[in-house]
Amino acid sequence: MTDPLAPFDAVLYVTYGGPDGPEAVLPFMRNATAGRGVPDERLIEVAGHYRRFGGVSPINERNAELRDALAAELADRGSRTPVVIGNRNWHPFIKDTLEKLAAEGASRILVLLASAYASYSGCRQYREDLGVAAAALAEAGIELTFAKARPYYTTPGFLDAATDATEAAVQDLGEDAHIAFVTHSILTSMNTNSGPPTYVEQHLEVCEVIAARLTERLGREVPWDLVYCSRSGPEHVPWLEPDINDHLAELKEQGVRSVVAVPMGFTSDHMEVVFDLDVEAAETAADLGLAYRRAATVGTDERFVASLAHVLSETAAQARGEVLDPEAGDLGPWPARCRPGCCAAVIHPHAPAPRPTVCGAD
Ligand SMILES: CC1=C(CCC(=O)O)c2cc3nc(cc4[nH]c(cc5[nH]c(cc1n2)c(C)c5CCC(=O)O)c(CCC(=O)O)c4C)C(CCC(=O)O)=C3C
Ligand SMILES: [Fe+2]
Repeated sequence: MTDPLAPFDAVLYVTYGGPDGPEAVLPFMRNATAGRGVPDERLIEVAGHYRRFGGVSPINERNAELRDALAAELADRGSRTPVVIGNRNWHPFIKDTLEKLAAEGASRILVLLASAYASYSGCRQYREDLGVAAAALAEAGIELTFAKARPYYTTPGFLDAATDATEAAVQDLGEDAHIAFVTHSILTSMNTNSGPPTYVEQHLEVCEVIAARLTERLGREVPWDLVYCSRSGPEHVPWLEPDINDHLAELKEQGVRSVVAVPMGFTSDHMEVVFDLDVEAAETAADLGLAYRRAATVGTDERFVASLAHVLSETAAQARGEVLDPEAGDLGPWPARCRPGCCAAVIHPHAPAPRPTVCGAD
């Protein structure tokens, strides 16, 4: 039987990265904010969030869990292709992982991005990170080729796992809870440049699917909104709003008594989830006298992991000149290869110069 991921030599899970100890917090924060116009006060504030957790981001452990679950799922499907991690902002860095893979004889890399959605931050910026690393390795005589799996927020495994997590939290609250779907805020200009569909439209597709399923399951209309967390830009630059904390205050004014926060913009419990939602928003809700629950992220839900294996197999089939259809229930279609200018960088005074990319048509 052919390996379902042939002709690729390895799957590279490309993620943001996070500090792995107290000494790593500041250097990590400098990597994360370098040349991006993030004010110093914000850098210091977020460094404090990491320190509160002993300087260790949960992202590292969550990523390792997903890597292992995905490798096991791929093995069940007859693949021997290894799954490895490469990060943008902390060890193991993308370039180091690629160097190691090349030393082991790998040259064809199948990329899986940590974000389920497409935007500059969640897609093109990772493609640039890969492009820069690939260019540096090419200078050293190491030639690699890349293809990436398409955005996977449309997959049945993601939607099913997120729906069940939302339902569980609503049932747990046991009242007529409002749902606040939450994702990472980005600059409004970054949103305009994303997709199409835009970053916001991609999220709304998911909100609508989950809300419609819950309405059916619970036998009542479930009120919901899409709101944002983790804004980091200076005050005068517009970012997506409302912030979850302002939204909670607004709901309270409207007489709402209970709210479920559903972090469907994140695939696992990153710092944004365990601090911004579990600490900060939870405190806001408590101060307002609102009952509050946070729904689980999809994490390593086996349906989600199975869908990831499927989108990877679709990309591999494409590389072999074959077609593997999306799973039934997929909201696609999204191309695996990004079109020219897709999710282009937002030009602002602090924007880094354009960088080379891989996995795209430009
Ligand atoms: C869309 C998006 C995702 C989802 C896609 C994906 O998964 O990649 C994401 C993920 C993450 N963002 C993370 C951390 C940070 N993001 C920052 C800053 C920023 N994020 C942005 C957007 C996004 N970010 C943007 C537009 C900025 C402004 C500066 C810039 O244009 O780059 C900063 C600087 C300080 C601050 O302002 O917060 C930090 C520390 C972590 C790690 C968490 C952990 O350790 O568990 C993760 C997974
Ligand atoms: Fe971020």
